[in-house]
Amino acid sequence: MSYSVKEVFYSLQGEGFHSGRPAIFCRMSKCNLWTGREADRAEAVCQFCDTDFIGTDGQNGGKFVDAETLCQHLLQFWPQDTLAKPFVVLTGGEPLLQVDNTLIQALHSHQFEIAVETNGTKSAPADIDWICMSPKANAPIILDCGHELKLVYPQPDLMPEKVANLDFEYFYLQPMDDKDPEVSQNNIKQAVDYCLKNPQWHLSLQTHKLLGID
Ligand SMILES: C[S@@+](CC[C@H](N)C(=O)[O-])C[C@H]1O[C@@H](n2cnc3c(N)ncnc32)[C@H](O)[C@@H]1O
Ligand SMILES: Nc1nc2[nH]cc(C(=O)O)c2c(=O)[nH]1
Ligand code: SF4
Ligand SMILES: [Mg+2]
Repeated sequence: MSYSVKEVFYSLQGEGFHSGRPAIFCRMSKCNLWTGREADRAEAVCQFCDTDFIGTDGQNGGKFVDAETLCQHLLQFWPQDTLAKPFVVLTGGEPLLQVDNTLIQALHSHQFEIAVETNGTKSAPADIDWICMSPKANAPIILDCGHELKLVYPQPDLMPEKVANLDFEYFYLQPMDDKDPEVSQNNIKQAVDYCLKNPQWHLSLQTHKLLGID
């Protein structure tokens, strides 16, 4: 099977549990909750997406004919002369539309530690090392267990209480970023207030945006 990848870059994980950790980001093309076209945003199930995931024309993107070819492409972005095993974050778009057992096994055969950022609407192949599930209002939750649940906040139709009992080790609220900075600031304030009142929930800031890195 081939894999369509929008972009690949090496950066620090900006969000959630692994925040600050160097990682290769592999952004898979396409999502099942939005076409990615601005003209369709208002009708999309997920309307707040901050990401361009259409096509394969981003930095280091492309269509990779098989899992081994994609692994070799990703490996180039990990520094040589390090004791740290390569860490890859499979994101998108929705990575679980494409990520399959073959890719997971190929990445593991090259000693990758594998994290996935998913909207939870699809089941995941076995043996992913770190599953971060970010549920979306009005979308089904199929993947109801994993390592980290990261809820973008506020989503009036998906309050934290609705997902607080799912089988995850860590629960994060991530303030919804908006094109209007005042709205973003207000979302941060609301997320902080919620965490202080409900300490099961920890705050996840999108630190890569604060740092001005990818
Ligand atoms: C672009 S998504 C790709 C992975 C997957 N489709 C998902 O939604 O989890 C990566 C992460 O960014 C979060 N995200 C997207 N738009 C956001 C926004 N405007 N503000 C804060 N987080 C956002 C998502 O909820 C998800 O945790
Ligand atoms: N630095 C950085 N960290 C991230 N964590 C999740 C991201 C994503 O878009 O999935 C992301 C991203 O785009 N950049
Ligand atoms: S599910 Fe993820 S990739 Fe898809 S539109 Fe929403 S935030 Fe963007
Ligand atoms: Mg992002």
